[in-house]
Formats: sequence, structure tokens, C-alpha cells
Amino acid sequence: MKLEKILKGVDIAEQTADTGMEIGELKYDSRQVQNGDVFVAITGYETDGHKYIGKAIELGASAIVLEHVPEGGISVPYIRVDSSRRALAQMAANYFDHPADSMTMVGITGTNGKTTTTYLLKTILEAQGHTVGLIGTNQNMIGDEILPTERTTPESFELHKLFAQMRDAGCTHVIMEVSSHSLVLDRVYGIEFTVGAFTNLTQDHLDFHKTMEAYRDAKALLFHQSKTGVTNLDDAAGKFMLEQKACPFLSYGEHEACDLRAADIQLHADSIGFVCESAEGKTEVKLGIPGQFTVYNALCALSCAKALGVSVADAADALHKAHGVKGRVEVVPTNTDYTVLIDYAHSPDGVENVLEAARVFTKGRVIGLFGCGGDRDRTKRPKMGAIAAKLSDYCIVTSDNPRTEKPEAIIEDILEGMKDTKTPYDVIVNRPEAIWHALDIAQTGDTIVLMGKGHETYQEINHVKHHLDEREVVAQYFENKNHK
Ligand SMILES: CC(=O)N[C@H]1[C@@H](OP(=O)(O)OP(=O)(O)OC[C@H]2O[C@@H](n3ccc(=O)[nH]c3=O)[C@H](O)[C@@H]2O)O[C@H](CO)[C@@H](O)[C@@H]1O[C@H](C)C(=O)N[C@@H](C)C(=O)N[C@H](CCC(=O)O)C(=O)O
Ligand SMILES: Nc1ncnc2c1ncn2[C@@H]1O[C@H](COP(=O)(O)OP(=O)(O)OP(=O)(O)O)[C@@H](O)[C@H]1O
Ligand SMILES: N[C@H](CCC[C@H](N)C(=O)O)C(=O)O
Ligand SMILES: [Mg+2]
Repeated sequence: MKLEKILKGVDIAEQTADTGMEIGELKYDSRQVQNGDVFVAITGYETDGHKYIGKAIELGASAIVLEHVPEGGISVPYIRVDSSRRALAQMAANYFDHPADSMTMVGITGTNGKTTTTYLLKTILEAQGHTVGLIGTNQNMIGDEILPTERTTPESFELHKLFAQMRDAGCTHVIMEVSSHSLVLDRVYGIEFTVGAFTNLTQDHLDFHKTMEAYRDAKALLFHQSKTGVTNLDDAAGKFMLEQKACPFLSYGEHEACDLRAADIQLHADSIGFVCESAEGKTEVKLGIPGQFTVYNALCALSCAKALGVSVADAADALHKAHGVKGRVEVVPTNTDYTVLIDYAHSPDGVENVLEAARVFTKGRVIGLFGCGGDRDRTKRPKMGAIAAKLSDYCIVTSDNPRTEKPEAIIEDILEGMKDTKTPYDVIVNRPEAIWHALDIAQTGDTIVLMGKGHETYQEINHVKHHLDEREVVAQYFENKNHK
């Protein structure tokens, strides 16, 4: 590929490269560079890509995209830009021939509910006969094919590469989770979303965004690159999105004059039901995932579908057949007279919602088991502790991806929020042992809610992911018990 093709549309401040030159691939990590590649130096949070320009040249980089020229200059041509992240996103789109432009793009943002909503919408669009690509926390998908992922929203280069795979596989639609990190870090820069949707805003990721306002503003960026917005009017930040008037909106909720409104809500042990009132009239909606929040995820998916031209009736019909999502209020088979749930609640709001959902159908005690992630927002820890203690009858505090922090120190932060609780609790640092303890104490009618890991099948400690699948931990408990 010629350099000029890959640089099309990039905002260039200065360049010394001959744009007619042939280049290899596009790389933003010096360790991946091969002969002839263009290396994009990114100023990061952990380190600075500009420090590795020499290394990239040693490995054969033929041109460098950079924000500032290192002292002493460099021995290969360079292209200086104001923002390397934006340049990378534009160049990635060029490199893969703008795959996003030939598909209908849907982006979903918000603190909770993104993953669940993307799956619901995928089900709806597939029922319309579309081939759908999905990008998100659990996995990426092309139709039924599963592609593993490391991130909720990948880096721009990987994103456009995925879009190209999806386009080549005949996808007509892409539904993706758009994390606040990805909006701030320009991973989705330049993508035009046919529909951008907002679920809700509650505390998370303050290690990165610092304030709730900055976090909200990051989410709001999505609507500056969306043709139509979908927003939750029962959420204060959802109203804020609408008020910014960055694009026309379709609204959903329970209490306000929303375009799609849920009435007559029914919460069951394994499902929800409601009547969706819209310009189309009243439509019965039933979905086999429990929890009040499922009503919102269903409304969000129905609204996105509506914005894409699918009638509420057709969309609701498809939702009747929708499956649950791995690790989201997932029931673990145990063959006992108590219930074990695996859920991805990892914020104060998520914990509150899933414990309230469990309360609705639990006849005995709600036993809440959780930890908090290391190297993530520390201020959410005591809040998660307080809310878990308030809404559980028994708590087990354990570990959840300590990463580079000491698990005991994370637990100390959680316990700060549980100082005054009367709810009995145990601290068991080792998560499998904690789960076995929960199973040991469970009685008839209880519900054990395993929070935070969801679909994850690992425990990340000091950059190493150790295998840990909660489904297997539960199964092993019963195998052991039967052999005793
Ligand atoms: C805060 C954050 O999101 N950071 C991301 C960001 O890192 P960064 O800009 O700080 O990069 P850095 O490590 O300082 O390195 C700077 C540059 O030097 C390069 N480098 C580095 C070393 C070297 O030897 N050579 C070299 O060229 C790096 O490739 C990079 O381009 O860009 C990197 C490259 O894409 C990402 O790997 C990294 O994600 C980190 C690992 C991360 O954990 N991100 C999480 C928090 C995240 O993004 N989460 C969201 C939401 C989660 C959810 O709620 O679902 C997500 O979308 O997944
Ligand atoms: N609409 C919602 N409102 C509040 N809580 C929700 C909602 N939907 C799901 N939850 C709770 O939040 C957890 C995470 O849900 P989900 O994975 O769908 O969200 P997400 O936005 O994709 O999260 P992440 O930011 O980690 O990707 C669920 O396991 C559940 O406990
Ligand atoms: N994807 C989110 C949630 C992870 C949930 C929990 N398992 C944790 O590690 O905190 C994150 O990386 O912050
Ligand atoms: Mg997600």
C-alpha cells in the first residue's frame, strides 16, 4: 500500500516522508514492528510510544507517525500529527478500506447493560434475516462464529480489522459496546454510527475519568458521531444526553413521556414482562432474563431496533425467543433446593440491581459473594461493600482480579463500607474456597449470588491470568461431595 493512501484524511502538521513510498503494515506497538511497517508513536498512560521509535526503526519501520520529533531527530521519514490516536484510527480505516462504511453501525454506551443489550439487539436483527457482527466484553461474533477478545472496545486498528472481517463475511450490521475509555482514547474516532444508544450512568472507572461529570461527558461523545441517538430518560445522565442535542433522539423509560415506555411491569424468578407503549400502540414484551434492569435493557434494544426501522411488534416477537447472556444473571445447575447465580455486577449499581433481582424470587436468604478488581476505581470498593451488606442476608468477601494489588488491601477497602453492618459476613481471600464456603452454608430456598466475574474464566494476578471458571468451581464442589 502507498503511504499516501494510508494517510488520506489524516490531519498532518508536518511531514518528511515521500507519500509515494510503499509501506508494509500499520503498528502502534514497537514490539510488533516488521520490515517496511509504519509505526505510530502514542503518548500513553503507562509509557510513551515515542520512547520506542528507535526500537521500531531497528526492527525495520520505514516511516513514523509521531506527535513530536525526539531530540536529535530520527533516521527515517516521519509524519507529525497533533493526535497519534486519531491518526491511527483514520489510518486503520484507510488500511482496511473503510469497512464500517458499508455496514449499519450501532454503538451502545453506558455503565451497565451494554453487553446484555447488544445480544438482545443481535437476536432482533437476526430474526429480520440480517447477518450481524457483535463486538463487546464477552467475545466478538460474526453471526454464530465466536472470536475471542481482551477488551470491551478494542484499539482502533483491531476494530477496523474486525470490521473488515465482518464485511467480508457478509455482515450487514455491527452492534458494538462503546466503552467510555474507547471514546476518550479515540478508539472509535471517525466511525459514524447509524444508532448510538445510552443505557445508564452510575459510578465506575473513576480511576480513569476522575469525576462523574468527566465520565458522563465521555459517554456523551458517542452522540456527536451518531445519526440517531437512543437514550434512557429515567436516568439523569440519559436526559443530559438528550439535552446536548448532538443528534435526534428516541427515548425510553418507565416514568416519563418516552417514545417507548414500559407499563404493567411483571418481575418473575426467571423472566420479566411488560407492555411497551409507543406510537405503534401497546405491545406485550416477555423476556427470559430476570431483574428490573432487564426491562431497561429490553427497552433499549427495542428502541435501537425501532430506530433501525424494525417495528416494536417484530422486535418484541424476537425477544420472546432470546437467550440469556453468559455470566449475566446466569443460573448454575446444581440439582439442589437452593439457587446459584453467576453475575457480572462489578459496580455499586450493578451489585444493588442484581441483589434486588435475587430478592424478588428468593424465599430463604440472599448470600452475596464478591470482591473488587485491583488497579481499578478504589472509591467504588466501600460502596460495593455497603450495598452488598445492606441487600444480602449473608456476605462473603473475596478476590476479583487483584491484578498488581494485594488482595488483602482491596478487601480492607471493601470492609470500610461494611463497618457498621449487622449482616454476618466472612472474608475468604481465595475465591474458589469462598465459593465452596457459600455452598457449604447454603440452605433450602437460599440464593447464592456470585458477583463480578460473569463470563470471565480467570483470576488475574500480577499480569498472569490463572484459570478460574466459577461454573467449574461449583461443579467440582458437588463432585467432591458425592465422592465423600
Ligand atoms: C487506560 C487504557 O485504556 N489504556 C489503554 C491504552 O494504554 P496507554 O495509552 O496507556 O498505553 P501505554 O501502555 O502507556 O503505551 C503507550 C504506547 O506505547 C506502546 N509501546 C509500549 C511498550 C513498548 O515496548 N513499545 C511500544 O510501542 C504501546 O503499544 C502504546 O501504543 O492503550 C493501550 C493500547 O491500545 C491499551 O492496551 C490500554 O488498555 C489497558 C491495558 C486497559 O486495561 N484498559 C481498560 C481499562 C479498558 O480499556 N477498559 C475498557 C472498559 C471496560 C469495561 O467496563 O467493560 C474497555 O474498552 O475494555
Ligand atoms: N440496565 C442495567 N442497569 C443496571 N444494572 C444492570 C443493567 N443491565 C445489567 N446490569 C447489571 O450489570 C452487570 C453488567 O451487565 P452488562 O455486562 O450487560 O453491562 P456492561 O455495560 O456491558 O458492563 P461492562 O462495562 O463491564 O462491559 C450485570 O451482570 C447486572 O448485574
Ligand atoms: N471490564 C471491567 C469489569 C471487570 C469486572 C471485574 N471482574 C474486575 O476485574 O474488576 C473492567 O475491566 O473494569
Ligand atoms: Mg460489557
